[in-house]
Amino acid sequence: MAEQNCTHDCSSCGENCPSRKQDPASFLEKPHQLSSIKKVIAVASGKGGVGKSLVTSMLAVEMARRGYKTAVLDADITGPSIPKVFGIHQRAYSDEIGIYPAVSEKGTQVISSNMLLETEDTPVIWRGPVLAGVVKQFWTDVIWKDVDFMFVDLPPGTGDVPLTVFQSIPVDGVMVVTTPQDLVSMIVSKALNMAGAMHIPTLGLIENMSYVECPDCGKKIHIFGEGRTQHVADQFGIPLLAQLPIDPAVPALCDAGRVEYVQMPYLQRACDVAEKLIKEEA
Ligand SMILES: Nc1ncnc2c1ncn2[C@@H]1O[C@H](COP(=O)(O)OP(=O)(O)OP(=O)(O)O)[C@@H](O)[C@H]1O
Repeated sequence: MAEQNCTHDCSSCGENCPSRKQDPASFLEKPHQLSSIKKVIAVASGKGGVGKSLVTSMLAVEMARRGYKTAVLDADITGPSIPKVFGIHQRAYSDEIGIYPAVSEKGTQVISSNMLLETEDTPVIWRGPVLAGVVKQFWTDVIWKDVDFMFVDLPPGTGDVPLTVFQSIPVDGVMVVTTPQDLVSMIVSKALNMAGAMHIPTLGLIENMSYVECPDCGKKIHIFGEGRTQHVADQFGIPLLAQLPIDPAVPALCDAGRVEYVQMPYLQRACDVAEKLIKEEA
């Protein structure tokens, strides 16, 4: 937003401009003293099943392909899917110094509630404050080694856990995943309000399951309609960073724990935006 148009109401704006106000009563927690994390990007959605975990994982994968050291903090405590798609099945290791994340085949560091449980299919039946406490510990007690980009997979909606993440972790920006059939306007407005209330910029929208591509002629078929997410992005003044097709190869590779072999060139603009956060600082 141009400075002359600034309303000074950060809760309704996604810009990370110099006049964005800092909260004096910060609840930010310090990471483990042996951790080094340069940038944190949270990935949010309005409801489950829209592909938020896939997008979170793929952002880490793509940034790793660009040569960055990446990490995923799986804050979706009751529906953790990150370790599985990265082919991680071992439990987290800890000692008197801290908790150690698992490292994927290609080097992404991962922590998830699944890695704390007896078995992968043990359900998490913890109440809100416990869930929030676990997420905080993933930040304070885990030793994250030389991370350039940490991506946080938030649970859907605006409950205890996303709030805890935004309050206690210094999130540099939020990306919101939607699908064309979502109530995009309402979801985006809620996400913007929540992030804005915490003075965290919304970096943009990612529309998943936008279309299918005909394998014979390459024509894009917009099964759920077209143009709504772009319209909402324009309305809120935030960029539409990507439109991802429905790709049958994706669930097959994810189920086999091989998300690092998924090809998703459509995420390049989202990665550019993430990369800019580091470059701006250099
Ligand atoms: N673009 C896509 N093409 C094909 N399959 C997809 C695509 N995006 C996601 N999926 C599949 O849809 C399912 C749900 O995706 P995912 O777990 O990422 O959603 P989510 O929003 O994180 O859900 P939840 O909030 O319940 O964890 C997965 O099986 C995933 O592999």
